[in-house]
Amino acid sequence: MTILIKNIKQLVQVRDTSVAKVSGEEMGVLPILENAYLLLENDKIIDYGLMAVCPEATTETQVIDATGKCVLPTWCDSHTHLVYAANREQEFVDRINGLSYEEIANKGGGILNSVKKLNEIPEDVLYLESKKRLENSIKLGTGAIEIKSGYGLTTEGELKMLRVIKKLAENFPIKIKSTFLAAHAFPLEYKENHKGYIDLIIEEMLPKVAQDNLADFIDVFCETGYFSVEETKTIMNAGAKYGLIPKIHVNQFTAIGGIKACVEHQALSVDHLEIVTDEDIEALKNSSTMPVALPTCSFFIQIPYTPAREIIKAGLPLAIATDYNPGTTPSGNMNFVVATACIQMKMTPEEAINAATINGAYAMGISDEYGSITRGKKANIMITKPINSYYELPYSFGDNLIELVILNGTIIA
Ligand SMILES: N=CN[C@@H](CCC(=O)O)C(=O)O
Ligand SMILES: [Zn+2]
Repeated sequence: MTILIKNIKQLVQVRDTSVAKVSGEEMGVLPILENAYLLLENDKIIDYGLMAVCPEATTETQVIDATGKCVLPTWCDSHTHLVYAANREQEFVDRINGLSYEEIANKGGGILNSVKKLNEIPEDVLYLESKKRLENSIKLGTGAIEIKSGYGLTTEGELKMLRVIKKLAENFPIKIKSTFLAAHAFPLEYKENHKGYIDLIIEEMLPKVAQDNLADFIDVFCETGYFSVEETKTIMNAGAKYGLIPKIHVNQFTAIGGIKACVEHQALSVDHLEIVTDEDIEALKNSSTMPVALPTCSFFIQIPYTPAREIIKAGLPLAIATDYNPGTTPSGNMNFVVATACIQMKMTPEEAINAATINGAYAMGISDEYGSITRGKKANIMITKPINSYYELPYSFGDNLIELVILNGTIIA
C-alpha cells in the first residue's frame, strides 16, 4: 500500500538523519518543510520533499491532498496508566472542596481506591474499558504509548493488568510498551510491613511477569509516604535481573534524592519532577536518563509544574506525556499536554513538539523507529485540519485539530 500526501502546508519534525533525542538548545529547533509531500509505503516512511519535486502517483497510490494542513509524526505518550477499572470523580469534587491528594489518599481514596475496583472487575470488562480510552488517544494523534500496571498490587491483579496491556498491543496498530508498577503504593495489609510487600514483588510477581514476557520496564513510586529511595533501589536491582529497565515516578511532591539513584541505575526516564533541586539537575547531566514532565497532572491536581526552563537551560532533554490515570490526570489528550507545556511551563511550540515526539519516543526506547519524519521510520503520522501553522496546535487549546491519523501506513481515524 502506497500513500502520497501532497500540498502539505508544513511538514513538521522532518529529520534526514535520525536523532535519539534532543537536549538543551536543540529542543528549540523543529525542522519543517513548507509546501511539501510525504510518501508512505506499507508501514514505512519512504520519502518526502518539496512539492516542486513531488513524484507522480501510480494508479495504485492513494493520494491525500493536504492543502492548508500540517503533517506531523504521531505523538509519543511515554507515561500512562490507562488500564483502570473506574473513574474517581468523587475525589475531583473532594479536591474542589479543599482536600489535597494526600488527604484523599489518607481517607482510603487515591491509588488504593483504584486498587479495590481493579481487583473486583473481570478481565474482559477491564479490557473493554481500557480499549475505549486507547481508541480515543489514537483519534487524538497518539501513535506510540507506554501503559503501566500498578492498580492490582496483588499478584493476580498485576498480572491481569499486564495481560490486558498485552492484548491491547496485539489488537491495536499503535505501538505499546508495558511497565510493571507493583511498587505504586503499599496495600493496606502491608502498611507496616514494607519488606513483606517488596519480597512479594520480587519473589512472586517479578518471576511471573518475566516468564510470561509481560513487561518491558519496571516502575516505582519513589516518594515520601510511598517507596523510599532505598526501597526503590532494591526494586530496580531486582528488575534488572530480569532485563526490566527502570522508568521511575519521582519528585512529584518531594525531592528525596531519588533522581540520583535512578540515574545510577541507568533509568531510561525519571517522570513527574514537579519538585526539582540543583542536585537533581546535576545528577541528570551527562546521563542517558530522560526527564519526563506531566503538565496535565499539575493542571488537574494543581501542583507545581516541572521547571522546564531550568531543565532545558541546564542543557538537558525533556519529554512530556499525559500520565493518563483516574486520579491525577483523567485525560489521554497529548494535544492538551502540548498546549499546557507551552502555556504553563513556557516551553516554545518547537520545544513542546520535540518533547511530545522524538523525546517521548526516547523515553520508551523506540526513537530509532518513531518520533520524527525520517526515511525508514514507521509510517505513523497525523494530518491536521486546515490551520495557519503548527503554532495553532498549542494555541487552540481544547480544540481537536487532528483530522486524520495514519498508523503503520494504514489510515486509522
Ligand atoms: N503518582 C503516582 N501515580 C499516578 C497517580 C495515581 C493515582 O492517583 O491513581 C501519577 O503518576 O500521577
Ligand atoms: Zn504516573
